Amino acid sequence: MEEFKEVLLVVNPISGDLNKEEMIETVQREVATKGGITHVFETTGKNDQEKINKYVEDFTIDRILVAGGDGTINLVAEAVKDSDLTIGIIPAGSANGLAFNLNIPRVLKDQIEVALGKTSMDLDILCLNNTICLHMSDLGINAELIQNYENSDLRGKFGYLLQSIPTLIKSEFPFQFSIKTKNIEVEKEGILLCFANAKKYGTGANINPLGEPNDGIFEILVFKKFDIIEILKTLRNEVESDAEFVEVIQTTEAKVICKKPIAFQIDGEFIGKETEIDIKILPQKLRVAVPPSAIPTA
Ligand SMILES: Nc1ncnc2c1ncn2[C@@H]1O[C@H](COP(=O)(O)OP(=O)(O)OP(=O)(O)O)[C@@H](O)[C@H]1O
Repeated sequence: MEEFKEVLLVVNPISGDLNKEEMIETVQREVATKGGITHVFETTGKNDQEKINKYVEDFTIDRILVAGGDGTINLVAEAVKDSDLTIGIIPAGSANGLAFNLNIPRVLKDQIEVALGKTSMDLDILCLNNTICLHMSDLGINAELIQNYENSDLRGKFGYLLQSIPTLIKSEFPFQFSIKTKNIEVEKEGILLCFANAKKYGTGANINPLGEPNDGIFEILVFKKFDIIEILKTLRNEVESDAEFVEVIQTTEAKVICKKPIAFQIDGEFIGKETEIDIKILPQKLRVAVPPSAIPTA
């Protein structure tokens, strides 16, 4: 492990409905054993990015650890993406999709070791209508589900499950998408249009076997039919999905136009209903500490 002078620990106090006191104390202890001090910043949900930038300006921060869900990691990524700081992830959200894709360990001590460790990966960042995305964004039925979940009182996995039935009943699928990249211009119909910088959703569904978070390209996945057998195959990680069910377009930029406004989410946060999405990739833009097992073999 490296030596550190000053570490900033960004904590989302409400994420994942978890008490974070013990985690904070453990991080402080581990950083202290490496001769460093930990500044703890608890997010408030308002102007957090400016406050994180102020810490980086005012102190000589060697590394930023993030304890929260995907939303909190995105917030920190937005704040530091133009610096050469490395981010370390302590998964503490109800959805930890990025951590899952990067093989971040499950035990806190191992997570801290990775987060303060020497191995890192320069992740691509997807930019969708100028909002950053680190792993998965989509238009359609999944974003409708997230919207219904955010409007309900019940958190956690059970909350998602409970919302799936009303979402299916109320959904206006199939949707129409017009997709334009440097090479193609196509019209598609489907239940879900996914923009993927990684392989898996936070639920574990391995929907995009081609996805590498540092290859400078992203995938557009068109899920064409609502087919329960194919969905079960995807959930069981049987990756060779039928081309009738999902179609994959690899690119570095794209524009999507929808006839009607469609629910849109980025990394698990509902953004709104959109008719136009401009997507580009910022290659290898964000340095994140990862375990060696996360580095793709060439
Ligand atoms: N102190 C706070 N009080 C209320 N909301 C906060 C606070 N700090 C951050 N937030 C909000 O938390 C959200 C990010 O949550 P994050 O994705 O990290 O965790 P999560 O547990 O996965 O969230 P969710 O339960 O919504 O899936 C952002 O919308 C942010 O504005």
